[in-house]
Amino acid sequence: MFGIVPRSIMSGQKRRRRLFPVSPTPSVIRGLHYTNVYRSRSAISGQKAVLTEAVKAIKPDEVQKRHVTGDVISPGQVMGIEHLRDPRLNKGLAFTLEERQALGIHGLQPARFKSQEEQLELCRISIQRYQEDLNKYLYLTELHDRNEKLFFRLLSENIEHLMPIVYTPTVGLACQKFGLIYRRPRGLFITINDIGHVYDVIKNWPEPNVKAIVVTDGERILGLGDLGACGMGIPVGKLALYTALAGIKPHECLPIVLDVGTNNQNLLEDPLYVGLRQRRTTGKLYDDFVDEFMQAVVKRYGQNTLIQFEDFGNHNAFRFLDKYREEYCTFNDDIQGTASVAVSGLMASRRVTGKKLTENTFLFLGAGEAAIGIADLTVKALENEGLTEEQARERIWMVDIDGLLAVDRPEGNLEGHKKFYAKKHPPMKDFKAVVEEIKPSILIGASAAAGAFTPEILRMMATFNERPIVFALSNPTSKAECTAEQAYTNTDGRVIFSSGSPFGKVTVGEKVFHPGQGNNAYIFPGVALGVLLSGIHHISERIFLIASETVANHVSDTDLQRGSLYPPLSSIKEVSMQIAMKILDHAYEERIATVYPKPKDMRTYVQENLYKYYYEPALVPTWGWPDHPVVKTRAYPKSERKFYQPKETL
Ligand SMILES: O=C([O-])CC(=O)C(=O)O
Ligand SMILES: [Mg+2]
Repeated sequence: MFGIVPRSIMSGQKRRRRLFPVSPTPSVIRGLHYTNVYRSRSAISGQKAVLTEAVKAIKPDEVQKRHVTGDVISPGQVMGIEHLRDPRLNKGLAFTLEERQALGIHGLQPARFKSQEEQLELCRISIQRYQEDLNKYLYLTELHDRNEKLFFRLLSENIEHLMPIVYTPTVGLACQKFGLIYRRPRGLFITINDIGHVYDVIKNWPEPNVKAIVVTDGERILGLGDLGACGMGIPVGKLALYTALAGIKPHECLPIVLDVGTNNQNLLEDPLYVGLRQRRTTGKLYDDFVDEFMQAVVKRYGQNTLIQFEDFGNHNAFRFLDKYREEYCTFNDDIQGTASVAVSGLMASRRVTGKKLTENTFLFLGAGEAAIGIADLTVKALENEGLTEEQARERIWMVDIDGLLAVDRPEGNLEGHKKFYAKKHPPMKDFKAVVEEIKPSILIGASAAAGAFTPEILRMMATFNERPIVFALSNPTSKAECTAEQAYTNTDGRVIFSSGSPFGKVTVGEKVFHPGQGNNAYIFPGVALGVLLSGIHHISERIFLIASETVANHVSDTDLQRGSLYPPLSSIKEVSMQIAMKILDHAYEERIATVYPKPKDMRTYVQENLYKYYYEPALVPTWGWPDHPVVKTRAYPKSERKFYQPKETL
């Protein structure tokens, strides 16, 4: 069926606009089977005849092979200006003269040739020119849309500087301003009106080889609450880290918003809001919709597709995790990823305090996804140190919006896992009073209650403990329970602190502290990589404990001395690799891997499968190209063709 696209259909599509901003290349290939996508491309490129020719000439095996291995396929079928407009193929001024000539883009760009390194330098200069983080975010989004390899290389080589832009905290602001800054689609918006047709909507996604999905319904975006469809920024940001931190190929990643409405009155009244303008659908219809979504994903992309749930409302997050964890390849990042990174911090803290985890009293502010997730995984870690489950739970106290989780509190509200932590203790409302009463050694905030760890509470922590441990995990920065500075200054610099969003260094007296970021970004990319490469079907708690241990083992004495319980962000790529390798070992040991034969050398196996963000030579057609005869200009002088090596880093 190669090349057989009826002319009548194609010409009828001339008025069609471009449908997708992302790489058309696979669409073209899929277009052989899905003619609508093919038609839309050919219509805009105005090269339909040429495309038909080209498609005839490409050997199907070669195309399929290159696509399946995840490399950009550019066997020349995307020619001329379209080649520059395709973010996967575009190399900007890095196209060589020969490539420019053969691809029919000669003359469409200025004469200079640039190496990717030179382009990176330009990106850095450009970013530095922006004062506001949101503008930096927009610049990076535009780069992502324009030149994928350059975007990912820039991001992964400048994690410390750029992660706070494409991810927490700036991504939170981007979500809040989503209606204003929305330019081009990235990801799928599936609405409750699509019920009954979810599979068809997913089929519209132009990539045939999706392996990982991050999905949100936008009900609890970071600590910012219900942002409805504006929550799309979160799956996009998380998946950018899949690639930048764990080398998962971008075309294998799919961000999805399930738009079931929003209960955020401001958004409902905001003329700029881009989602469904209705209140959230709940109950059976909502559940049926999510069920249909899960089934449609498997039908379209197979049962090994990893589905990461992100920023759902509390109640739904737990329900869906319980409901789907044995049926699908899924995890909830806010429950399990956050738990894993927090427990990793707790494991590392043992080297500072000299105490076992069992010697601590834990107090949580918040009893939502993150807090319960951390508590549950902490119980597992305490069991590993010899306690029974019951003894472990006894050491964990929790305070939610109604006060201390106490068996007899009048409000009740002890559903789900909360009941495991409810104590036989007189009900108490006031958080400070609880701190005074319990005298915790470890205080963990996952409440989105900004400033709840008051200076007074922090000072109390410093009186009960030589080295108090305080985690202010709520995101973004504006929701943190206390700032790093407040934590250090109110404890004479004795606190062991970490936060979900990044804080800069803090100076107290002579000492400078560099607090670590206890963010699930240390966990989910590596877990996803390990799961995808081993083909594990179900993701157990053990996987997250393995991730915790791996991150904790990566913390050096220097990190601890600098005040951080986490390895530097600059080493997070190596950490992700390590997590993936540990998961692979575990998967083969436990016989839960489904990728066989077992790779001989795990590191080589992982490395061979990583996304390559260096440019590769464009493949150019060898069969001739009637509309684009190679423009044979005079050879450029050598001096013009030389690449310059930049020195600066961001
Ligand atoms: O996105 C982040 O930075 C961490 C996270 O999952 C959340 O806060 O919901
Ligand atoms: Mg989240």
